Amino acid sequence: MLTDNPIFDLFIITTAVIAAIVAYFHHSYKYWERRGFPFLTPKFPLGNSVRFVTKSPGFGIETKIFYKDLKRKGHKFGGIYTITNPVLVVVDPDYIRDILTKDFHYFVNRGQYHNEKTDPISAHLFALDETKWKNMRTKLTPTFTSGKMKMMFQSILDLSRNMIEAIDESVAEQKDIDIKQVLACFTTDVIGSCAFGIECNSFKGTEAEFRRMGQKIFEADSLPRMLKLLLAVNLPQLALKLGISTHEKEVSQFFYQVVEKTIRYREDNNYTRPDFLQLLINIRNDSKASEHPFTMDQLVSNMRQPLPGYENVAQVFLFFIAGFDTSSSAMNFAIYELCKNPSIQEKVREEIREVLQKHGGQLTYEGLAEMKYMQQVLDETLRIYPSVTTLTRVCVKDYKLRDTDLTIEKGIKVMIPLYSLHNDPEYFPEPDRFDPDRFSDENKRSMHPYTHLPFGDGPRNCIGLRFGIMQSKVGLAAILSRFRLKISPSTRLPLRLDEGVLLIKTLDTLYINAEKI
Ligand code: HEM
Repeated sequence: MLTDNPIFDLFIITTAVIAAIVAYFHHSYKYWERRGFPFLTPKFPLGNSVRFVTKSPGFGIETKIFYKDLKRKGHKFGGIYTITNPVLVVVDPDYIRDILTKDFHYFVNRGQYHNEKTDPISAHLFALDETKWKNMRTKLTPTFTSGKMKMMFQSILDLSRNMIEAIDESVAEQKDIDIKQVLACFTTDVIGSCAFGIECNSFKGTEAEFRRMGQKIFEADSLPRMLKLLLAVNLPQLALKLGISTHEKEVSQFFYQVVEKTIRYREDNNYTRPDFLQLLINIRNDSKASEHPFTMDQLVSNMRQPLPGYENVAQVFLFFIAGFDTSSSAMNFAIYELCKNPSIQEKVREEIREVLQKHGGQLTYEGLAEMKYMQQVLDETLRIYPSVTTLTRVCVKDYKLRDTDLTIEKGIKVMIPLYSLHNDPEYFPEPDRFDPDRFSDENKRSMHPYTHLPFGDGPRNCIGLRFGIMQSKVGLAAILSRFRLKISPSTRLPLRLDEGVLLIKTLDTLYINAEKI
């Protein structure tokens, strides 16, 4: 007690606390000014963040605003604040190149919250930092070579037949097709098979649990989960101390058990398959074998430990989350644009026909690579609708920005707003117009390569690029070679986008009418 009057004491303490908070915010909001960087003026208490008012923890809407404001003021980069955290937004493609590629060793980390102790499956390649990331990336890179992709091609092709059957049924019953749903079932089957060695049978609904868990990962449906995510993004150090886990126990247990069951099955039946899990098991066997004799029993018992067995679960879990939604979304948007542009749809179909004819009527791995116009369609789709809206990096040692006296300090987060770059009329005139010819060999030569980054770039780019393109091309070729597609009148047009999330998706359902060819 300070005086005899408790109300007066409470008033003094409250005033002092408020004054300290205001002083802290005031000091924090001077960071960019003190360091001589251009900046966007923050507002108490959210800084420049609008995430709280958009209900979701994504960057899409925010970075669009930052990009526009910085460009309007003629800046190549500029400081913003998420609450009180200083973040540098880089809008100039040359600086983006420096950060992602040339001077990558200053920007190795992504700054993604993970907690190996309380939430082991969060410690996956996307989130790992520095040496741990480098070691894991080196181990996993051979998993994604074109040789390995070729091994998985046949499984993807086989699974596309279930999708075609499902579309056939809808055509026979003259029903509208919720194409996003169909594509999500296809990519769930593919990634379930290629990552976990599991038959998900999504079209038959027998492994509906897999789809449910997939959806649950991205949901911020309850207040406690939203708060956890916001804390993890904005105050990661505090979140670590509090042992916050961003995945629900139900989800991590599900994936853990799936992996353990599959390994057990393979052990009991002496069975191997060309999938990511087997490749991880082989990597592990090889590295352990070089240290001391290794048995499958040891691997399974390791998997029961929080670490290092969870390392494998975390990686296949990541392949699942990174692989099924990104590719199904790319195909969904490609089909949307191909329906709006029937002559382009016809041109892709013609290319598919020619390539199939050349390969004896079969879709082959080699034939897929020959579908150059389809690649242009995917490039243009991912330009307008990049699955990931923003790239992030964290500066790991002080870095002087080229041609300036400015230094980015160690620990500062850098944002690269690729959704805005892709839709900037300076680089892509009439950005809303779907025009795959922007990506013809000739036009690509005059394009700044750092204005189109759907898979990121540099040593930390998307490791699953080849796989993502392969499954998208197989899916599109399977559908377009058999059906002519139109948007059903029951679709609300134009489709509204949910840009508030990290992965862009549609708010409206795209219903398709398919006509058998
Ligand atoms: C159309 C499909 C896909 C798109 C558009 C896409 C996009 C991206 C982007 C933009 C990044 C961040 C890159 C950066 O920061 O520079 C990324 C990272 C990553 N992606 Fe993909 N992705 C796709 C499919 C896949 C698939 C199929 C897998 C796995 C099977 C995958 C696994 C990963 C992983 C592991 C990372 C983190 C890499 C690292 O930090 O070293 N992605 N992806």
